[in-house]
Amino acid sequence: MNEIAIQATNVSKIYKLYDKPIDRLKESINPFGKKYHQEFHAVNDISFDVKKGETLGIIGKNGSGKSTLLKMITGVLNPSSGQISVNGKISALLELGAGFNPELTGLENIYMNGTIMGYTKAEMDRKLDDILSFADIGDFIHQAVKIYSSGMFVRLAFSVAINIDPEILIIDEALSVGDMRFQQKCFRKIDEFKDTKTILFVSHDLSVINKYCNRAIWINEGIMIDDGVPKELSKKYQAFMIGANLNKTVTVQDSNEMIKDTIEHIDSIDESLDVMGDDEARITGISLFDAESSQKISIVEPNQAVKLFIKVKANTNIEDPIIGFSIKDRLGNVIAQSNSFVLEQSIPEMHNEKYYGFGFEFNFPPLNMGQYSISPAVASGSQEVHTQHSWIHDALIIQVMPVQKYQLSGFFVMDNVKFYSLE
Ligand SMILES: Nc1ncnc2c1ncn2[C@@H]1O[C@H](COP(=O)(O)OP(=O)(O)OP(=O)(O)O)[C@@H](O)[C@H]1O
Repeated sequence: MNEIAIQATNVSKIYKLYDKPIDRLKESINPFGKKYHQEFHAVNDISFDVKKGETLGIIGKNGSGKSTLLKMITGVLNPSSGQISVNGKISALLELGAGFNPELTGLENIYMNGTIMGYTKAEMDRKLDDILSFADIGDFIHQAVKIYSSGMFVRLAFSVAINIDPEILIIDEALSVGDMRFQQKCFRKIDEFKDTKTILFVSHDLSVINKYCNRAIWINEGIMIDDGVPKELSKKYQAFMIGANLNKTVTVQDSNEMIKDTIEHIDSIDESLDVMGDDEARITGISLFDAESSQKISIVEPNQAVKLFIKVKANTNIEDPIIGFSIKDRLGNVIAQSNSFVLEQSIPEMHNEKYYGFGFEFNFPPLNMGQYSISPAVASGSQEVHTQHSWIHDALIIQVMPVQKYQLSGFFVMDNVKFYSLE
C-alpha cells in the first residue's frame, strides 16, 4: 500500500511579468524571439512528501507562494517544472468562489461539484441532507450563489468539501471569513478528519497550525525554508517576521545562536531609537536569552525562564548606579518592572568610558499571546531619589507565544484553574 498522499519533486512555478500589456504581443510576434518579460519564481524548486494521514500546515508571509503551491497540487495550475503526484481524491477550499458557478443556485452548485468529483445524482442525493445541515444557510440554498455573502459562501463550500468523502482535504485560509461559531464547527470537523484523512492547511494563524497540524513547512519568497514540528517552526517564523517587520537584524540564525553569559554577546541598540536621560551613562545593548539553552530569543512562552542582558557605557564616573527594565504591552501599558535597587543589589561605581554588562534572570510573566516590548534604563541614586541617565523605550520587541489550546482574551494567561460542579 502506498503511504504517500502527495509528492512534490523540484516543483517551480515561473510567471512571466510584462511591464506593459502590449509587451506580451510584441514578444509573441518578434521574429528574433526577443524577450519582453522578466521571469518571477512564485515557487522555486520545492520538494516534499505528505504521508497519508498527515495534517500539514503551510506557513509563510503574504505572497510567499503558498496558494500557488496548493493550486498546483489541486491541478488548477500546472508547474513550470518539476512533478507533483497525488494519491487520493482531493477536495479543496482555495479562493472564495473557486469551483462554484455564480449563476447557479447553491443546490445546483452542490450537484455540479458532486459530478466533478465523480458522484452520480443518486449518490449526491444521499449526501444532500448532511451538506445542507452543516452549511445551515436556510432558503438561500435556492438562490444564485452570486448573491451570497462571503460567510454564506464559505459555509456552503466547506460543507460540500467535507461531505464528498475526500481522501485529501486542502484548506487555504478559507475558514477565516466564516463567523466564529461556524469556524469552531469546521475545526471540530477537521479534528474528526485528522485521524483518517490527509489535510493540507494554509493559515496565517499560527495557533491554528500548532493545534491542528502534526507537521509544517515554511515557504518564503517561493523557497522552502524549513520543514518540521509546527511549534518549533512557528517560533522561527515569528522570529523572522518580527525581524522582517521591524527591519532589525533578527534572523533565524540569530534566534538559534548559542551564547555564553558575556558582555560581547549583547546586541547593540538600534541607533534610530530615541534615548531619554542626561546621557551620563548610556544603554548600548540589550538581548534576551533562554535561561536553559542560552539561545538568543525574541519569542517566549509565558513563564519561560529567561535572562535579560543589558550593556551600559559610562560617560562619566557614576556612583550608586541602578539598572532596570520595564515590560510594556503594545498599547504602552507598563506590565512589569524590575531593577537592581529593588533587588537589593548594589553596583560598584562605574568609570568614565568603560562598558559594563548586567543580567536579570526571571520567569517571563504569563502574558497573553502578542507583542510586548522591553525598555531598559540606567539611573543612579535610590528608588525614591534618582537621576535618569538613559532610558530607551521599546528597545527590544518580544513575541509571546500562545500556549493554550484556545485563545482567550485578557492580559494574563491563567494556568492551574480548576473547575468543578457543586453538589
Ligand atoms: N497570475 C500571476 N501572475 C504573476 N504573478 C503572480 C500570479 N499569481 C500569483 N503571483 C505572484 O506570485 C507570488 C506568490 O503568490 P501566492 O498567492 O502563491 O502567495 P501566498 O503565499 O498564497 O500569499 P497570501 O498569503 O497573500 O495568500 C506573489 O508575489 C504573487 O504576486
